[in-house]
Amino acid sequence: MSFTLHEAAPAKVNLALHVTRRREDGYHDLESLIAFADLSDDVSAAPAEADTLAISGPFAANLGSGSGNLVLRAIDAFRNRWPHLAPVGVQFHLVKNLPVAAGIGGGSADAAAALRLMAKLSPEAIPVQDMLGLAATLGADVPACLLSRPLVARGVGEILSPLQEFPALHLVLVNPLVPVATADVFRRLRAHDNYPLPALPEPLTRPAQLGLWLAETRNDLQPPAVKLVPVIGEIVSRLAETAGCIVARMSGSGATVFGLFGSEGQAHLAAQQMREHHPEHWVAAAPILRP
Ligand SMILES: C[C@](O)(CO)[C@H](O)COP(=O)(O)OP(=O)(O)OC[C@H]1O[C@@H](n2ccc(N)nc2=O)[C@H](O)[C@@H]1O
Ligand SMILES: Nc1ncnc2c1ncn2[C@@H]1O[C@H](COP(=O)(O)OP(=O)(O)OP(=O)(O)O)[C@@H](O)[C@H]1O
Repeated sequence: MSFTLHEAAPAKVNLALHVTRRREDGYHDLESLIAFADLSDDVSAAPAEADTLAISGPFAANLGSGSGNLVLRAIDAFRNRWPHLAPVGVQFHLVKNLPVAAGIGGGSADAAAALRLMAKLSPEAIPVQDMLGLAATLGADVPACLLSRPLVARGVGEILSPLQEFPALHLVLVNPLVPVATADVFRRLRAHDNYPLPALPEPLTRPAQLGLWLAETRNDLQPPAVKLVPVIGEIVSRLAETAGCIVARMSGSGATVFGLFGSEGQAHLAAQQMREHHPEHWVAAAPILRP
């Protein structure tokens, strides 16, 4: 009997990102409030005789389906860790809806979705902590993407504090379709020892609470990314001027910029305005996934 399992791989948004330390190994310690948008790649899996990956969707052409693809790397990692729990082969299909190298962790989300699918195909339950440990070996954002809920990430992204509550909010995402390599942005970072995130209000239930908190925070990677790709700064300014925008800021290492809104109507109107001003950019609106 053949069957296909599906997992959404939602876009990751760094609502705030402070770089607090440059480590001996060249990586940087971060503190980041991360949320996920109800906007995702789709990863599906069916048992097969061998592992294969097919890719379709709007950004399929920007990505190879060879062994470098994070979906296949995730499957390999799972097989190495739990050889007796993995099926003989799995036929994967990735629908690539999210832009690549865009600061919204599409590749990390795909890897996390592939791990969740492998766990679903396993005959035994796998403890979440073990899955998180394996996820961390695949990339800094993969553990957060495994949970795909609002959380604070520390270290390089492996220390996670999920939030129990989160206000109902909407995101507008704008990407100028200029891929940005994370390493290039970190290389241009001037200050490596910025102050940590302020404490989050508890419980965090109202949009206004989050708005006040966000005003005290930044994305430390935004200034170096703007130097690299100046249009990022223009998008932030334009989005910040749209009606109801609580904050406009770059996500991750860019180039995607997010705007945060209290209502779906405001978010859709802002997205429409951004599309009119920048028809060449990728623009999307979606609610934040809540705990
Ligand atoms: C910026 C974030 O998107 C925030 O969520 C992530 O920390 C990036 O994670 P990622 O895409 O998995 O990053 P990687 O592909 O592992 O890193 C690429 C390069 O960026 C630099 N890098 C990355 C993450 C980090 N915490 N410190 C770094 O200095 C390193 O030079 C690394 O070689
Ligand atoms: N399934 C995948 N989807 C996207 N990128 C992938 C995938 N597999 C491998 N990659 C590679 O990973 C790199 C980063 O892609 P991704 O879209 O995750 O970047 P990002 O959004 O900037 O991530 P982050 O926010 O974690 O820095 C790209 O250079 C891409 O070629």
